[in-house]
Amino acid sequence: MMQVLPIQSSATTNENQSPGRLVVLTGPSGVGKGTLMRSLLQRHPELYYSVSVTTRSPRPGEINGKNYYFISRSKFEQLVAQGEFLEWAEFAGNYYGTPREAVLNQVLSGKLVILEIELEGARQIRASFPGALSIFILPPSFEELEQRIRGRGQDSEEAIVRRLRRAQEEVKAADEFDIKIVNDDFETALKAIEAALFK
Ligand SMILES: Nc1nc2c(ncn2[C@@H]2O[C@H](COP(=O)(O)OP(=O)(O)O)[C@@H](O)[C@H]2O)c(=O)[nH]1
Ligand SMILES: Nc1ncnc2c1ncn2[C@@H]1O[C@H](COP(=O)(O)OP(=O)(O)O)[C@@H](O)[C@H]1O
Repeated sequence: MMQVLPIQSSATTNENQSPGRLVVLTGPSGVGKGTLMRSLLQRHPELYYSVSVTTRSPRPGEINGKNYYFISRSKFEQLVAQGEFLEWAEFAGNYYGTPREAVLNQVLSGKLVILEIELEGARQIRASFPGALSIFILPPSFEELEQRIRGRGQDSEEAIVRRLRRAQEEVKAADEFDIKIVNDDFETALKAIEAALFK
């Protein structure tokens, strides 16, 4: 069952609007999260996708403010100190964080909000928002995962090795999540996400 985000303090509850929902989607790098999210947003433009902040360098074709907000480490640390993130984590040598205010505003205005984030951040969200729906995307195999990361052709060898090592650890955490979906056949995985979101 989809649960309602438990933001119930009198300071934040807006009684005239239906409560929104928070969904956290995670899984190892290269499993297809970004591709699944893009298709999901094309098919359901009413969803709110939270654009994260990162210290990673933009990949070719990535646009600041669309894929991520790309900022420096010192600026990121300043935002952490100011409490600007709903969650944040370091992944493969870079910081990533979810802007707090934008997400809370969207949830409070009744939107279905999706965070596509790594494991540590997903755990933080689950702890802060026990009513959030959590989804873990699994690869059909590690061989296939490696092929996808390499096939994408966007990461250095060092970055690939780091991501694969990390993937071994992340996959062990899949059972912590409400729903597990194997992204083998793309359409099947997409439909499984839709079923979880819109049932
Ligand atoms: N905790 C957290 N993780 C994030 C955030 N944004 C992206 N990530 C995750 O950071 C990891 C690395 O992302 P990225 O560098 O774009 O590489 P890719 O997922 O391999 O394409 C992925 O697992 C993302 O889901 C965020 O705001 N917070
Ligand atoms: N079901 C699938 N079958 C085959 N390739 C896929 C599938 N889903 C995604 N891919 C490919 O795998 C690569 C990694 O996907 P991406 O969305 O960048 O992963 P992530 O965001 O999880 O790091 C991309 O080249 C993408 O086209």
